[in-house]
Amino acid sequence: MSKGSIVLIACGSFSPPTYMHLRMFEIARDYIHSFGIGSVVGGIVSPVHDAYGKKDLVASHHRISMLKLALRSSNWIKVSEWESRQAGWTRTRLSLKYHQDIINGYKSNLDPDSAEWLPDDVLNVNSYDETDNFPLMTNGNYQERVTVKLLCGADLLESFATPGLWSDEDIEAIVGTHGLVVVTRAGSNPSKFIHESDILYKHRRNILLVPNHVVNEVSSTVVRRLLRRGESARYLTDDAVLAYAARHALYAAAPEHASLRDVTSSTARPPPGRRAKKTNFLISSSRTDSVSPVDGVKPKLAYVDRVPPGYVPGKAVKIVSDVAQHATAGDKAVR
Ligand SMILES: Nc1ncnc2c1ncn2[C@@H]1O[C@H](COP(=O)(O)OP(=O)(O)OP(=O)(O)O)[C@@H](O)[C@H]1O
Ligand SMILES: NC(=O)c1ccc[n+]([C@@H]2O[C@H](COP(=O)(O)O)[C@@H](O)[C@H]2O)c1
Repeated sequence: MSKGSIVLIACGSFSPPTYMHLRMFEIARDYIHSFGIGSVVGGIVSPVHDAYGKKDLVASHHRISMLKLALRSSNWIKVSEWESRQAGWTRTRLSLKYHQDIINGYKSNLDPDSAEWLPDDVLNVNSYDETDNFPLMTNGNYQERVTVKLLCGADLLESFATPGLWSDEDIEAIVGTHGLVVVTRAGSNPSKFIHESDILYKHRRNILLVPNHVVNEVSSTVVRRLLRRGESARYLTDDAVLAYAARHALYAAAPEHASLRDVTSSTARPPPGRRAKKTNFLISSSRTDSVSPVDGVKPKLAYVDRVPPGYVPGKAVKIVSDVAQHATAGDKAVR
């Protein structure tokens, strides 16, 4: 893994954010520093666009609000709304490149909100005197280029082998140009996975496997399931996130007929002969441009906003508002 200044970026759904999403950053930064691998100057969480269309993906303005609440006490991890503000879904490679180019000053600032996600060290650079030996900038030019690395769990790494999800060129650019920082997750074997993939093996020096010694298997799925059942999800994520989700009825009351389907689809495994071929990636990059790779799911056009009067927990209700209404009704109050 190349040394130097690093910004860690986590791309994902965060529907809702959990403590483990935040822990990933702390674990990775400590590991990088303790092994002298580089200097982590900032962390960015980049929630995916609504058009990604993943199941239970609530509207991005809600996910962003929850992330900001969860990160309100962090002085180095920030939320980037850039992906969510694009016209459609953005490939991860392009998101990494965009953030890296802005940080390094290679791109004029096209994102009016970049001040919200730029690491403080980069934002405050002008207030530093050169005699402070600030590592990033001299006479308006960065001395040392910042590399934006993709921070993820092992399951995201393994999704590289899912047919149709990632293009070879994108994997090559993400791993070769940026680099991966993978926090290991129970049940995964990232070293074996890297060994079995020619592309990943070629760039293995740019993939950092970070052991997580305090295993925490919390996931957004688990939090959603508990909330849907009206059970407590406390201490799996921030209280303020749970209060926000409750206030907006984000994950409550799925239609009853959906529960069995959820269980069967989450436990179903393809028969042994039909497993994804792991060494043979995928598709031409043009097929993934702005079109969500999530299987057969159309972008959501409706959002569940609020429960109607007379709502009975556990009963399916039709509570949707249209997209146009959402565009103007951003939830500023909690930001
Ligand atoms: N318990 C965990 N350990 C390590 N990495 C995790 C964990 N939970 C989430 N991640 C990582 O966080 C990133 C964001 O993932 P995502 O938003 O899909 O979270 P998730 O909790 O896995 O969501 P879902 O349950 O909805 O699939 C991914 O890189 C994922 O691998
Ligand atoms: N080809 C690609 O760039 C590609 C494919 C699939 C998922 N992704 C990203 O990976 C993340 C996955 O998030 P989930 O684990 O919540 O599905 C999202 O940020 C998504 O945009 C990128």
